[in-house]
Amino acid sequence: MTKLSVNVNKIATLRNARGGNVPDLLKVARDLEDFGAQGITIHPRPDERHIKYQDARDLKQLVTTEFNIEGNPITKFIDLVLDIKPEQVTLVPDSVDAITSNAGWNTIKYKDFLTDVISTFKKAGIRTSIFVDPDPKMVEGAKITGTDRIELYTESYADLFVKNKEKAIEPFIIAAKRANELGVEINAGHDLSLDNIEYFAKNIPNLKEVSIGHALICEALYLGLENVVNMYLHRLK
Ligand SMILES: CC(=O)[C@@H](O)[C@H](O)COP(=O)(O)O
Ligand SMILES: NCC(=O)COP(=O)(O)O
Repeated sequence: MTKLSVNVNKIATLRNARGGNVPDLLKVARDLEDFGAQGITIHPRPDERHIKYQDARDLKQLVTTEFNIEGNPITKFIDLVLDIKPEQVTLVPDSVDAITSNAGWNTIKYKDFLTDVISTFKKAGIRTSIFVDPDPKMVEGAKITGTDRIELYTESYADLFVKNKEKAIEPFIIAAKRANELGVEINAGHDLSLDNIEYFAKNIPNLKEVSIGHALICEALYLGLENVVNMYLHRLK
């Protein structure tokens, strides 16, 4: 069965908009686990625009499922992850000014760097994953670094799914097949949603985990709106 790890970046975005503690990120994470989430993912960015480094430390104290920290392994990030020791770290090559993650690693070009970072995390007992585009060459490059897993970057799948789901999944099936042959475990994430997740999970053999944030939080907001509007109306009677 594929595990669902909920990315709570958007909860932190909402909280930071007012500078207080609403919504309470820690309570949300705890509740998500109670509701059945099998993991909590965060992606602290260097500018701490949503998840703060302190959030990562606080979450470590309360997450009882799998804690997954994603990010670009700059020194500050490596130190944070080694200090916290989550169950999993996912390396993402995001630039400081990117709105969101927008590319997988070139695992061939950055082979030496990735091998070094992966080995540091593995020595600390942390499972590793490398964010990659659905390209068998990048999967092969990831294998050479010694990583336990890859995370397939699914934005292209989500984009094309609405027009042609068979074509959208094709490169992911090929990349997943190569990963399975090489014994590299598979995670996936980015822009997965209630609309596209079932088809993806059905077609990718041995998909270990998906991390979902943006769509899941938007869907939760929308599915809750009718209920909450009616609760207000009731109090205003
Ligand atoms: C690695 C990845 O795919 C991302 O989706 C990411 O974790 C989301 O980051 P933002 O919430 O900053 O867009
Ligand atoms: N690793 C992907 C992730 O954590 C969430 O991505 P998104 O659902 O916010 O696009």
